[in-house]
Amino acid sequence: MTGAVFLLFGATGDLAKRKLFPAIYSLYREGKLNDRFAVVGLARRPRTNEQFRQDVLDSIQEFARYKADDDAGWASFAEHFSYMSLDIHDVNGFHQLRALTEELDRKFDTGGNRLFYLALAPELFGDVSFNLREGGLLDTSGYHRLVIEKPFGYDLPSAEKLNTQLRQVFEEKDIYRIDHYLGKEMVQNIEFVRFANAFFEPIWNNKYIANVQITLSETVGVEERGGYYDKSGALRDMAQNHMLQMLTMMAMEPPSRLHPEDIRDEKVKVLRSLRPFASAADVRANVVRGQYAAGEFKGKTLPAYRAEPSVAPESTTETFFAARVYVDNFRWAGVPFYVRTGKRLPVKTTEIVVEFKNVPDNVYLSRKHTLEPNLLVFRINPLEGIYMKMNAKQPGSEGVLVPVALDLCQSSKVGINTPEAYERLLYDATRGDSTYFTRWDEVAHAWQYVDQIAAAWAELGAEDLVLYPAGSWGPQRAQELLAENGFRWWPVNGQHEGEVEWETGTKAEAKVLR
Ligand SMILES: NC(=O)C1=CN([C@@H]2O[C@H](COP(=O)(O)OP(=O)(O)OC[C@H]3O[C@@H](n4cnc5c(N)ncnc54)[C@H](OP(=O)(O)O)[C@@H]3O)[C@@H](O)[C@H]2O)C=CC1
Ligand SMILES: O=C1O[C@H](COP(=O)(O)O)[C@@H](O)[C@H](O)[C@H]1O
Repeated sequence: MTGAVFLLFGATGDLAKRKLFPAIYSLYREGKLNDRFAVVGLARRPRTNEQFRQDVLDSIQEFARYKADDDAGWASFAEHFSYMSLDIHDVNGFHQLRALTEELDRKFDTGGNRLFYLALAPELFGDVSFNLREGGLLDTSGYHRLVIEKPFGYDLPSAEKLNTQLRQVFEEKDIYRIDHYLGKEMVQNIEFVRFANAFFEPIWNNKYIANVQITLSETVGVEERGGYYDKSGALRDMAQNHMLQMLTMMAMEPPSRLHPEDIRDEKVKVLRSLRPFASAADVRANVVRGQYAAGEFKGKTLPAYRAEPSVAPESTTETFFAARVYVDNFRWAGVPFYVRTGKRLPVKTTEIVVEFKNVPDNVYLSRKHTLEPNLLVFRINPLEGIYMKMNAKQPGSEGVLVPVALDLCQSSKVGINTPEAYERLLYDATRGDSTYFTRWDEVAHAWQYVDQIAAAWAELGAEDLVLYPAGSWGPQRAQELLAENGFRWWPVNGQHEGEVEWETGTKAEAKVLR
């Protein structure tokens, strides 16, 4: 890695504490960050360097994969961290920041490279960018990269406005828009599994695939983020970004080169092929929105969304979103992609299920048996791995056909050393690899799609908003979306039952699960 000074705006905030400090430490421990780096923590509240280093240590001990258990090792890492109190509206402060950065540049030989990480409310992104330029922070010969957090706007017009502000200071190639799902191991693995296996690519189309199901379910409610979430809702918080990104990874054409721009070009083509909604009635027929009411889960009473802190008592914000989405291109014509996400659902999981079409039903086996469809499942979170469900003869029996599972559970192999999404993304940003960051046209097309739904909801009022008990799988209508096409949601989070599991390992053996 070439050296760099990381200027971390929002260094006293939640994201820095839970994700960014641990990620920097893991990269350091794994040798992906050499000694040519410095981190400047920036926020308004006063902290001395010592207090800041203690904050970093506390965060690492609580959240990082590696613990700081060696005093000498810790001291040499901590020496790279400084803190400066700065209000992003104070341009004079940026002049002081320039002086501090130049000093660190010399001390740690970082070659004038600067990575500006904005762990701040998005309303501040534009002002920070202008002040970085005014303060002379961009007047070096090294690279100047801007890493920004979601949400990137509230709708297409606000995203365009924000983008225009950023582009007055930074070139598109230097803007790294984070979608932390793109940093997840198994999301990155989608293209490897698809494009490196001869037996998948030929059948990855509407001739063989019946439907694709993407689930991002959470057990948590809105916690202390009610103020933000009530203005956002599941559509803007999860669907516009994480969900559509995963859909593009599943649906994109193989890029001609493994170059970031080629991959992102292919993803944009998918977003451009999403079938638009014809009317509010069309949205109503294909989209489900729900909000959690009070409920009980595992013996615990859970409050209604409207009773959560900072949420309006009459709020109509959706905490559940499901949709039937079509990608109108040659490969995917007629194949529904079902997506769902929600808070206060029964399990925390992210999974993508590909359901294949059955063999013709007039052949011997399917006439004699009820065939379960083949499934390919990408387990993204919390289990990581690939799961395949197929049909085979039950060992030893007399011609009994049973569904069997091939479970390649990566989390049990890699264990706690799976690099966190933020580690990968931060590492990529230092290397100048933007593959797993979202380019502006991806963001714009995603907003365009989502804005149609938001507009229809505004037109419909709250008439299609369904309350669901906290701890349930959301509105019944989300089941009907699939039933209308003769499908059902497959169980997620390793809850496939009644199958024979073929364990992987040196000796493959079959066992009946129940
Ligand atoms: N937390 C998370 O898990 C996730 C967060 N994000 C995004 O990351 C960003 C940060 O989130 P999060 O850390 O949770 O937010 P917090 O509210 O916890 O932190 C905000 C930070 O901004 C600083 N800040 C606020 N105003 C100013 C100002 N005028 N000048 C300088 N610093 C300022 C605060 O410090 P001080 O008050 O001392 O100035 C604080 O360090 C947001 O865009 C959020 O949407 C995205 C995904 C997940
Ligand atoms: O971006 C967000 O993601 C989290 C879920 O992330 P995960 O990695 O834990 O699956 C979600 O809770 C939050 O509302 C949203 O802003």
